[in-house]
Amino acid sequence: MAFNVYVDGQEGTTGLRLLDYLEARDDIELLRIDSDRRKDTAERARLLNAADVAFLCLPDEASRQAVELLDNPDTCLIDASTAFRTAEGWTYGLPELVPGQREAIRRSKRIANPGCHASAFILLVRPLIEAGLLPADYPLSAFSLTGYSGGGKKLIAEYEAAEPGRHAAPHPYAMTLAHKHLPEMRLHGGLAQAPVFTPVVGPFLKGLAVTVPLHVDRLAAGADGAAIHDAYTRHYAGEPFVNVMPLADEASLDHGFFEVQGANDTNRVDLFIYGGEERLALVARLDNLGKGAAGAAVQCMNIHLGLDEDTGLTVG
Ligand SMILES: NC(=O)C1=CN([C@@H]2O[C@H](COP(=O)(O)OP(=O)(O)OC[C@H]3O[C@@H](n4cnc5c(N)ncnc54)[C@H](OP(=O)(O)O)[C@@H]3O)[C@@H](O)[C@H]2O)C=CC1
Ligand SMILES: CC(=O)N[C@@H](CCC(=O)OP(=O)(O)O)C(=O)O
Repeated sequence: MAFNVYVDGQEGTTGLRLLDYLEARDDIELLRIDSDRRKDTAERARLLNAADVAFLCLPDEASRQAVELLDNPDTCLIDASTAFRTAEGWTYGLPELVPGQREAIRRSKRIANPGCHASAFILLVRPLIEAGLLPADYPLSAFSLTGYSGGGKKLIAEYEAAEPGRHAAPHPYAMTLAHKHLPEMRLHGGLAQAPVFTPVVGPFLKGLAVTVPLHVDRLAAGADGAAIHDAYTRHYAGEPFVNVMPLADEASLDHGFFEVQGANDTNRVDLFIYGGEERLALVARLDNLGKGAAGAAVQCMNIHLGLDEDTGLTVG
């Protein structure tokens, strides 16, 4: 029997990528809303309540509204927005977070998908906290280089309609240092305080890499690149979508350059450790629309429904 699946926000950037993943499957019955009724509250309510799994690929306010429209206790919501990522009663949709998270996703009817920058950051940091290599009060910073599809339809339209040269150079943004992913980075990263986080959007559609710089002499005693590599290898053993690259892997660089688009069109996250005895740079690379959004949502759906985790996803 096929599962009924509805995508609220099916014409947005994340919604369209989700449909790419779902359309090819025969274990899914897609419930589609007519395009001209996609903001019709009654029609959305009907479809939300008819679904076994409903994805919310909406702005925060519309996600909150969707939750209010639901009264079928059997419908599982998987929300892509920022609205519920640190909320009581919601399960963070990052199966690789800690042992037990996958089981929590399987049992939950309210799954909050991580933000794209936050996924990469947390996958770098949390295993080090768990392993006792990184003190929870380490004053972390992080920067991210991301494609412009991270800003949804509006930013894509802005980039694609811009005069030549207008967006040729990357733009640092969120310069108030209050990016909306900070609460989930702190909470699910296991940190005492949020990092100083500076994202940069570049002139390419998709692909993201978060870099976390570390001073080795400020880590826990005995912690270094090799110990961090070891902790990642153990933490992510058996994970289908997390790829721990060799320590200080020069082969990952092309003429010395890091390729931020290297995980595009996959649900993969690649983890790198660069540097040496004194300084390290931890880097996580993913497709902001793959593991950073729609891919992660499909992975959570598969776990929740008890299906093979990689069903309908490209493993790179
Ligand atoms: N893009 C990314 O890389 C990521 C995005 N996210 C999050 O996912 C969510 C969706 O983002 P994204 O796909 O980029 O955004 P888009 O702006 O591309 O798409 C949002 C969609 O929601 C629709 N919509 C807006 N209000 C309503 C409403 N009241 N009822 C029904 N539909 C509505 C829009 O309609 P219309 O077509 O009329 O504009 C649009 O199709 C956001 O919360 C975002 O923060 C999370 C991780 C990564
Ligand atoms: C380029 C750009 O604007 N990117 C978005 C990230 C989008 C994302 O991860 O998702 P959520 O919006 O769901 O948190 C930003 O930094 O706000």
